[in-house]
Amino acid sequence: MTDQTVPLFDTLVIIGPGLIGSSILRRGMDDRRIARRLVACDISPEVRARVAELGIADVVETDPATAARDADCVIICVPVGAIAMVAAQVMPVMKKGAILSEVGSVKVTVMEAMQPLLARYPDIAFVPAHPMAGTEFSGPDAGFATLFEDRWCLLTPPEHTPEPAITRITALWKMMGARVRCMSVDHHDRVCAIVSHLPHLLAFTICGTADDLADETRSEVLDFAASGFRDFTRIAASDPTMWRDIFLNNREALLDMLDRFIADAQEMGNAIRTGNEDVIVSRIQRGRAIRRSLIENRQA
Ligand SMILES: NC(=O)c1ccc[n+]([C@@H]2O[C@H](COP(=O)([O-])OP(=O)(O)OC[C@H]3O[C@@H](n4cnc5c(N)ncnc54)[C@H](O)[C@@H]3O)[C@@H](O)[C@H]2O)c1
Ligand SMILES: O=C(O)C(=O)C[C@]1(C(=O)O)C=C[C@@H](O)C=C1
Repeated sequence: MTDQTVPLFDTLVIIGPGLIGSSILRRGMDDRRIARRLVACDISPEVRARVAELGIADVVETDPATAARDADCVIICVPVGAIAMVAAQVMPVMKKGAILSEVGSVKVTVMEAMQPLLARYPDIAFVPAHPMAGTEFSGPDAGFATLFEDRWCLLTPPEHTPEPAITRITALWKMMGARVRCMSVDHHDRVCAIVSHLPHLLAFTICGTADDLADETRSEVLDFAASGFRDFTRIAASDPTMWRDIFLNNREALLDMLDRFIADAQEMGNAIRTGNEDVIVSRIQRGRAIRRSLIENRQA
């Protein structure tokens, strides 16, 4: 997309304008080269009212089918477990040649649930995307226009998706400041299991473990928590519905990473027990090196 006298999309519809959806809308409002008309639709009346109040969409709709009818692109931004259900509401009314996308954190099960719909509506191009950006906050107030700046957005289009649709979704994410990479759904889910889903599992667990300790210790945890524990509590504050859906939908890859982690943690435990300084120091050095490379890649 180089002709920027014409917006990338005429009508772009966001279903589920929470953290991610409202960030897309805000960016679209700031940069009208993205879409001439921005439409928001949400199942929650409170969210719809708030989106209208914030003025981050040109139109707010209650019914997904009404919202999607004139769309050139619909992006589903709801929890993973509801994505295919929303797709089933919008696909029957979408225009021939329109693009359907979603931003779910898990791809294999979503693609499986989408198969019957993709077979029934072959004229709609499906381009799943996953912005590797977020915060622990949810809802339309949590979004911001620069959320995707310098972050990766992973695309997992099915094999027969028309190339121009992939090019347009790539252009969309680039206009929102992201870097884009295409990969298979299986690879996506394994990568996200280690870089995102396991860290959240550990964060929820360590907070629970601390909370299970005696009352006195627990209050000390809260009173004296230095940044180590505090950093875990930030991601442990994330939305329960979103993370329940992620864990249950990426079950296999996540459990595999958890097994590896447990084995590695046990090795570290053994090194501490036996005073094996080399193992301890080399683990710490690897951690430091990974942090350095994240900083160099502007991802930290
Ligand atoms: N939060 C993150 O850090 C992050 C990052 C990347 C991707 N994601 C993925 O993006 C999606 C949205 O996450 P979020 O953090 O923006 O969530 P959110 O809770 O902030 O927003 C989700 C919105 O979807 C609405 N919704 C739920 N079910 C619906 C339905 N059936 N029809 C219409 N609207 C419905 C909710 O009312 C809410 O407004 C999830 O699939 C999540 O896995 C999240
Ligand atoms: O930064 C955070 O708080 C996030 O949890 C964002 C985060 C992540 O784990 O990196 C969470 C889930 C997404 O699918 C992508 C990004």
